[in-house]
Amino acid sequence: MTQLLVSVRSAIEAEAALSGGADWIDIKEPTRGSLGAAEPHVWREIVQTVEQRAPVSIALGEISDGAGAWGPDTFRGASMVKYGLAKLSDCTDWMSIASTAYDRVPDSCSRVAVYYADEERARCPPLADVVQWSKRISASAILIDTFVKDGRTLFDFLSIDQLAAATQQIRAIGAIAACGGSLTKLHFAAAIVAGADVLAVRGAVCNGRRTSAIDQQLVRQLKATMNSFDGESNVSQACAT
Ligand SMILES: O=C[C@H](O)COP(=O)(O)O
Repeated sequence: MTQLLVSVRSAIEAEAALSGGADWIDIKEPTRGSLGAAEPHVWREIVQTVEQRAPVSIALGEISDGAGAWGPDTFRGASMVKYGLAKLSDCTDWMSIASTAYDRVPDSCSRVAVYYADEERARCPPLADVVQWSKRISASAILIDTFVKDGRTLFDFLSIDQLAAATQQIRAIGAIAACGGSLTKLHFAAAIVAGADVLAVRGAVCNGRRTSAIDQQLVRQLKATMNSFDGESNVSQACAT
């Protein structure tokens, strides 16, 4: 069954996302980019609010921007962490650099590797290389997202078939395939049929822009849409319309 991940920037938003039915809480500061890192005190507040009702992932920003001043304790209560690989495509040694960045995170947090579908804009490594490298860091999931949040969606960069091939590559190494990138309920059927295990959203559940507050009702509606596509026949029907 596909799961819904909601990216939040505060404890209040985390509560709204959980009340709306989010399966995963992802901590991210949307004004700082696609994988913008929030402040560690925000991580702590959110982890305390979630109280293990859902797994919590933390976005750590782009590896190319350098690491924050995080101690091992900072990550307490987080299940997963993810770094972005933007601006590393020209760097021949990017796999070692990226692995070293993840080494600074305690082993208690599993690793999420991230591939940006708007690869040229992100100047990130290609998917096949990201999948290959993700084995080196024992990533439990690979997120396919967009780097530039300018209204273009994941499907402006990948067709359903390309996304299906990508999720297949990810699943072939035993990792979870998570998909984001300005997805709305209009994209859910396509993403599910393409094999996404997790759908990651923020903009679609905000009242207005991506930096506005999360609306519990919008989360609830999105979750209901996702559940309605749970049966395979519903998905095929939705894709045909
Ligand atoms: O982790 C996924 C992103 O937070 C998705 O955000 P977005 O729906 O605004 O593109």
